[in-house]
Amino acid sequence: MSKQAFQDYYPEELSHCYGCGSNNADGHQLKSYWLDEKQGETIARFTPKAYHTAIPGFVYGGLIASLIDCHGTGSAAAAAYQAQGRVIGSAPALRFVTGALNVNFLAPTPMGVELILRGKITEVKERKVIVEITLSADDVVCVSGSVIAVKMPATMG
Ligand SMILES: CCCCCCCCCCCCCCCC(=O)SCCNC(=O)CCNC(=O)[C@H](O)C(C)(C)COP(=O)(O)OP(=O)(O)OC[C@H]1O[C@@H](n2cnc3c(N)ncnc32)[C@H](O)[C@@H]1OP(=O)(O)O
Repeated sequence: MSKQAFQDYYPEELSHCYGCGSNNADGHQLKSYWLDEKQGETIARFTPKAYHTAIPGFVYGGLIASLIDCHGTGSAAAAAYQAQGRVIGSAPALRFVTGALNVNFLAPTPMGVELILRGKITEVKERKVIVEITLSADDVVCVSGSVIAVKMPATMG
């Protein structure tokens, strides 16, 4: 696994995202990495806080959706660099936002354990990357989802 997270390469002016921005002190600051770059597999870990509760003992689904969202967009940026044979983070930056986010809650997600997000890059085009994601707790897949990440429009930055 690489040591530096995809989000560590985001430029300062794009590091305010609530889900993954290192400049957002109130956000989740999610960090995503290659698990297996050749296979297009990525990983992120997150341990919810008590205030991320839905029903006592179980994680709030909105939090889970945002983790899938940011693991997806981060993985998409890394995959786009990989597809172009470029060093991650090199200029001009390849910036992706969420076009579509799909989340399927398969089983209740327990509080008190580290959640593991695994991403699989399934499509890379010039303006679009698709990432399929699972979220596991205690080796049980509780959530599956997908992100369609699309190149950030000029109107956003
Ligand atoms: C590693 C180093 C990185 C360096 C630097 C990185 C910086 C990285 C900053 C990230 C920061 C965090 C990011 C957090 C994730 C948010 O939370 S982002 C905030 C939420 N998202 C938004 O606000 C986006 C709002 N929507 C839009 O701006 C536009 O609708 C979109 C999504 C950009 C699409 O624009 P568009 O012009 O319609 O796109 P277009 O080029 O026509 O479509 C391209 C492809 O995408 C598909 N597509 C477009 N929209 C959709 C959709 N809604 N559903 C399905 N498919 C779609 C099209 O069908 C097309 O597919 P193909 O025909 O090529 O197969």
